[in-house]
Amino acid sequence: MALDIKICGLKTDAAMAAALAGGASHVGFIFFAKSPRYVEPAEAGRLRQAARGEAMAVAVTVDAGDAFLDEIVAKMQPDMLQLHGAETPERVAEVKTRYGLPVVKALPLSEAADLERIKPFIGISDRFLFDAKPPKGSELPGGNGVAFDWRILVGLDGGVDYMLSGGLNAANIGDALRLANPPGIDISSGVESAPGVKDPALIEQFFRAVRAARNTRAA
Ligand SMILES: O=C(O)c1ccccc1N[C@@H]1O[C@H](COP(=O)(O)O)[C@@H](O)[C@H]1O
Repeated sequence: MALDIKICGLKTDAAMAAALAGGASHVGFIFFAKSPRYVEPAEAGRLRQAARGEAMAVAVTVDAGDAFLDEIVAKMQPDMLQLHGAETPERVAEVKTRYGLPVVKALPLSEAADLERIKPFIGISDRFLFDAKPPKGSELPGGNGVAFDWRILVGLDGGVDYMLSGGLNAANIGDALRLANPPGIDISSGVESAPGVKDPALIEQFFRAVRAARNTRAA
């Protein structure tokens, strides 16, 4: 089974080059002002050019209004929108219709009961992104480098398309793939040397760890 891999929170040409060299299927840009990964829409539009024809460029927003989404879509020209706030199913549907782009709804999970939160979005969100709940005191809804218990995904309906995220890194990705067998994975702070500072060497190391884990499983 193919595995989608998203490197999120890109801000530099070097990080973009490392993501594409590793074989990223998706590259993400953060449009949340409080994040150390925030990038201006026009700069994301410049950076994403390198990904054209190679990887889907994803705009990550948090409860963004139409005016900001209009600006992002015009200046960055994303292939996909990730809604990482408290957007309702109605808002997700509205955003999909307004821009005609596929939408990924991010949902925070910590226990099996949280999987119920998926249901209202079925048939509306094109894909899901499952992340850990933010730690107390964090101002960020994502990008906290915190993992959840991946075992809760074992019983998930196979028809639910999702990316696993939250606290992934080269050291734990093997376990995550083995336990949850997700269709896609999404990483941000696990390939950084400091908050918001992507390290091309860590990105390369992450792809190596993914390949090693997949080769082990196939053997
Ligand atoms: O990364 C951020 O700063 C961010 C801000 C606001 C919303 C989402 C954000 N990031 C998303 O969270 C996942 C998981 O991050 P991590 O690997 O645990 O650091 C990241 O890939 C983004 O999709």
